[in-house]
Amino acid sequence: MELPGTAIAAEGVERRFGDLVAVDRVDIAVRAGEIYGFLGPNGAGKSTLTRVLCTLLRPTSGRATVAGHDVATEADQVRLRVGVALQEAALDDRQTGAEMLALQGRFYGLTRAATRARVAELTDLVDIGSALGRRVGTYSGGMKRRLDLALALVHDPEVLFLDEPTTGLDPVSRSRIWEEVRRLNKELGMTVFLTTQYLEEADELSDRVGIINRGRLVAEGTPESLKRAIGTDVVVVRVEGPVEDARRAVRSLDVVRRVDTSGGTLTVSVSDGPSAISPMAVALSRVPGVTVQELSLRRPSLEDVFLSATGERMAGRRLDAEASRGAEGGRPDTEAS
Ligand SMILES: Nc1ncnc2c1ncn2[C@@H]1O[C@H](COP(=O)(O)OP(=O)(O)OP(=O)(O)O)[C@@H](O)[C@H]1O
Repeated sequence: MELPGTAIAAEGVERRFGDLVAVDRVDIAVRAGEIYGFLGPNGAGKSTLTRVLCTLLRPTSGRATVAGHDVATEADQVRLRVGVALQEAALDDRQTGAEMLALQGRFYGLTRAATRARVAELTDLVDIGSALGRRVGTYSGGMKRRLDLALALVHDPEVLFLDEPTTGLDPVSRSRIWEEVRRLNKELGMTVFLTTQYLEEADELSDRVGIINRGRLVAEGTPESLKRAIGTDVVVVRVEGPVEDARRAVRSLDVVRRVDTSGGTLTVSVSDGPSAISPMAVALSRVPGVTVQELSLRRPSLEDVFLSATGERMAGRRLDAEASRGAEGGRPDTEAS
């Protein structure tokens, strides 16, 4: 049951599309004032759960309350209290940012004066100031996201839903959005429910993370506690040859807590990395046909948490990889602002 101070409570929420179970009996409780990162690969069910919580989709079964109201039976009450910035922002390229904000204010029943005052506040909160008088069609990808964020905030919501707010943005625009989200949370105490495919984003922003895979919540906790549960250190070994034999050899060592394999890569959880490396190298050198291509030590990441919870990798959604490839979509902010 919902506890006082709970901003979002999902109990056994399921959403099907025909035979496909997009969200499979998910339980989540988000405290007021918390940033909850909802992390998962493509098609895991993040957007679907977000839409259920924002009243845009009805759950097939289960129950959810947001800001104290039931999403199915009190949808109007929920809508007044939530701000929503979805992946496909419904922005009109022919209007100016200021016009869109004014329209949104009227939509929520604010007077002209109240809307003006609110827009002035928002331009402090969300960095869109100088672009407001220009048509949205001239905005960069990052500016559009920030305008969409401002639109979601016009009615001063208690809970903000952000669905993949930085997907496709360049690193500079991404870190600006991160700053905005932190500021909204810290200065206004706003609860934020944020979906992301980026491990670093979830790690960076969230007080707690829920990891979803194929509709099911597979892990939940603070980023630190999730990583700690994996082991103190992670040794990544890339091998050529019979991977299963390599895995067995590594697994037999006392220092090793867990081994996950993906292709020719072994991800090995150990309690003490530096002292595990040389026994591991020796053990692998004795396995016929196995050659070690690379052996490195690192701290556990949410990727390791995902791998350990699902047996699969998150399939390459890493910001550093995207940055080096050049992020797709949206012109750099500097061109437009
Ligand atoms: N309206 C719909 N009709 C049928 N299937 C749908 C619909 N919306 C989503 N799905 C399916 O439900 C599953 C979950 O999709 P969802 O969009 O929630 O995933 P996601 O985690 O948000 O993925 P992404 O990161 O790609 O946005 C997918 O298999 C998707 O194809």
